[in-house]
Amino acid sequence: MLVTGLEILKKARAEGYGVGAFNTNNMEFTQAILEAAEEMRSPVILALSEGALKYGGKALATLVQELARDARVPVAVHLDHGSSYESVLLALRLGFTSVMIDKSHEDFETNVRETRRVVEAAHAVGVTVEAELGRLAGIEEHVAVDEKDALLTNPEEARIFMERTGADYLAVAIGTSHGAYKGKGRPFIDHPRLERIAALVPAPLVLHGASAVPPELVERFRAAGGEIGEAAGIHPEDIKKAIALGVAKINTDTDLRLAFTALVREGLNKNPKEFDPRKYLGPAREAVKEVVKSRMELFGSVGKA
Ligand SMILES: O=C(CO)COP(=O)(O)O
Ligand SMILES: O=C[C@H](O)COP(=O)(O)O
Ligand SMILES: [Zn+2]
Ligand SMILES: [Zn+2]
Repeated sequence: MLVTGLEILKKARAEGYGVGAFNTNNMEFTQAILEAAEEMRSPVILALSEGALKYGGKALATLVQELARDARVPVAVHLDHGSSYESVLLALRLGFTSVMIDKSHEDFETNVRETRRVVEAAHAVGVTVEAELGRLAGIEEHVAVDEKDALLTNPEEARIFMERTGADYLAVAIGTSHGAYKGKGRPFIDHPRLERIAALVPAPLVLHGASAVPPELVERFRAAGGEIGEAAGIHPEDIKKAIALGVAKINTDTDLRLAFTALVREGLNKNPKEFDPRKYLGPAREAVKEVVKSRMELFGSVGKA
């Protein structure tokens, strides 16, 4: 069933578990994510970026919503990293139940003003809003405090930001970053900062760039002919700890992309004569589903639907 993002996330923060927001761009990913959620009895968030909407258009939005509505677990259809008021309005018109406005790269006052504007529009039609404060960047554990402060989310600012904007959940910067290269070894995550933010902000917190980039998946991708450098993701224990401290929404895209592409490569390598796409997209869809299930286990959302 289709519900708002807040409906899913409020319960998650209150009960101390995390809910996955998984990016989708097509039918296979959408089915994989929803099948995993149903099998695990887990709530889930389907995230569509502006890039996804550009790629899949109204066809993708319609498909995602139709499948979300039919699902036997609570599902929110979410705009990921909305860059403008106009982009959010488009998502509202397409029937999304959750939107993100990401003005984190603007100055604080602009971020407040633009986020507030989106909150007013979205709330008027019953849709809940994610905002972002701080810069998503990998950071070394030993960098100076003021350098950390310049990049990562400031707890007191976060409190004021949420009060002034009326946003429903907040994406924080605590050392995670997007993509397959999040730092060397085990990327540093600023849990003490997260703890201070959570003490001042009662709203559900959001972790972007949270993929694990599992070594075995990277190896599998490589073994199938894929090229990838020194990939590194967020350690599962660092995710667990973040959830215990107040993170309720965890975004995962890279892990799904890696799994899907590794399996497509394997499928094509195994049988060069094959040109029925279902033969290699089917197993890739299965692989995405398995990754989603293991994320749900890590987040603690299994059985919460
Ligand atoms: O934050 C994300 C989408 O908004 C995805 O992060 P990853 O690149 O770590 O999967
Ligand atoms: O945070 C970004 C997501 O991984 C979506 O990526 P995208 O903009 O390439 O669709
Ligand atoms: Zn951002
Ligand atoms: Zn993101």
